Amino acid sequence: MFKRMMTPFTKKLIFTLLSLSFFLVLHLLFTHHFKHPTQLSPMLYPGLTILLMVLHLLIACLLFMRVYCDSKRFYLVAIASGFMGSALIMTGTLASFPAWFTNQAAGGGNYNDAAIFMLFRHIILASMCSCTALFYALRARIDGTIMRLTCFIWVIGATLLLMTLGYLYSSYNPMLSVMLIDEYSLSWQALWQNKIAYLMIAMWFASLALIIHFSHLKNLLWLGLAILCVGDIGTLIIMLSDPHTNSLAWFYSRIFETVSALIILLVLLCDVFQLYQRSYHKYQISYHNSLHDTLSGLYNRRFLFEHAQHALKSASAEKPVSFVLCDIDHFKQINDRYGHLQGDKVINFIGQLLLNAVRSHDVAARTGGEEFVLMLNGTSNVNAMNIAHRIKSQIAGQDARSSQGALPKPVTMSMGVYTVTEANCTIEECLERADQAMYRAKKEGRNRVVNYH
Ligand SMILES: Nc1nc2c(ncn2[C@@H]2O[C@H](COP(=O)(O)OP(=O)(O)OP(=O)(O)O)[C@@H](O)[C@H]2O)c(=O)[nH]1
Repeated sequence: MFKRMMTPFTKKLIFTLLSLSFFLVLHLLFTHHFKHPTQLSPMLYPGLTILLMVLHLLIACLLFMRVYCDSKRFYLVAIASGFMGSALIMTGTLASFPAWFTNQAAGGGNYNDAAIFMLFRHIILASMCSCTALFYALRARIDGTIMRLTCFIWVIGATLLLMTLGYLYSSYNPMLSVMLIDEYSLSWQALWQNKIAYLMIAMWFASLALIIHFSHLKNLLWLGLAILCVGDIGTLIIMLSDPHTNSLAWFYSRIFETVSALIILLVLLCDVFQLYQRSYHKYQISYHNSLHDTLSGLYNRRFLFEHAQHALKSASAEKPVSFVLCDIDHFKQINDRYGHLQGDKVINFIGQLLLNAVRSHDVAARTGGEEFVLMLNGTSNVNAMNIAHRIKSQIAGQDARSSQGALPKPVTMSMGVYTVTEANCTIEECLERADQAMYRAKKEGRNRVVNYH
């Protein structure tokens, strides 16, 4: 019932509501408990920066792995590159605050450099989000090796270029360095407050629009990317709300950004889990099919041979292994008179009857058209003959009514029995002898069991 209610739409709705409520709870907790940055631990900001860097690195690795495992998702290479660039450029943020690595975590640092690296991180991520949506829209065209290689080089090149620009605009290169934060008042400059922040918000809105337009948020991954855009728009709005870098907004926006990254990570982990679940299910089906005959549901010849090899190695007078080879009599007549489909139903019915007639550690296999083999472990020749007689009578006693139409008329079986009482007899020899006995049963008038002598 719960599973039936979880349609793709409900899943997406729950995910969106949970993510937005998470942001809301965070907002209420933060604004209720903290009024001034001095209340916060000096380790909070560096701690969050390192956590964010690790999260982005992890997300990038998971996305690259996803692309590597499933080439149909090549379009994710853009956002993978974006997260990789974001994680790498954060090393610059860490380097802007050398005091974080000593015993004076609260000590000052280069706030302007930190702001420039943050700006370029936003540019990289927002542009790569848009790129992902565009790659997705053009996925039918991006399918050759050359096309993919070109796109790959393009996204990696663009990310590296933006990272380099980030370093060039920071204090590492005094020629280009811009001032986003005033060194004395430690507050955002008008350039940021009036222009760049709004441009960045517009950039994130454009990414969000492209994602919604091209993907229709068809799965959790796209929804996660859309929430990332919303989270980053929220981060920038929080920053705009207070121009001072030593304000709560400076800390709060970083928490907001970290939560967005956590949501994306959660989506990717769900994706990996779903992928594992689906491949394991497919593996189980193909494993089952490789050992079973689809028509009768019994084991196939391959399984019988593999299984028999083990059993025959330890066969002895105390641990005999018996083989019963069963062949439906005049089966061709059934096919000719009632058609192949009806013939298939007969095979299926007989198969189920044989399966129910043996123990769980015995093997019932279909080895050819209307030919079946029972391998009875630890069963003496006398017992194997009794079992074969019982099965022969059971089959002969069925008619169209008792078989609910599976048998168009009563059918009979001819059976040959051979018992191995010494080790190292091959499965081919055993089946050959059981076949000889079955052949005699056919010759002697069918519907009978013959023992190999
Ligand atoms: N419906 C159906 N028929 C099959 C299948 N595999 C083999 N057959 C048919 O089984 C028939 C076997 O015929 P024969 O080998 O002449 O044997 P028979 O008619 O049973 O005669 P005896 O064995 O001598 O009693 C052939 O007509 C095959 O086409 C199958 O998977 N489904």
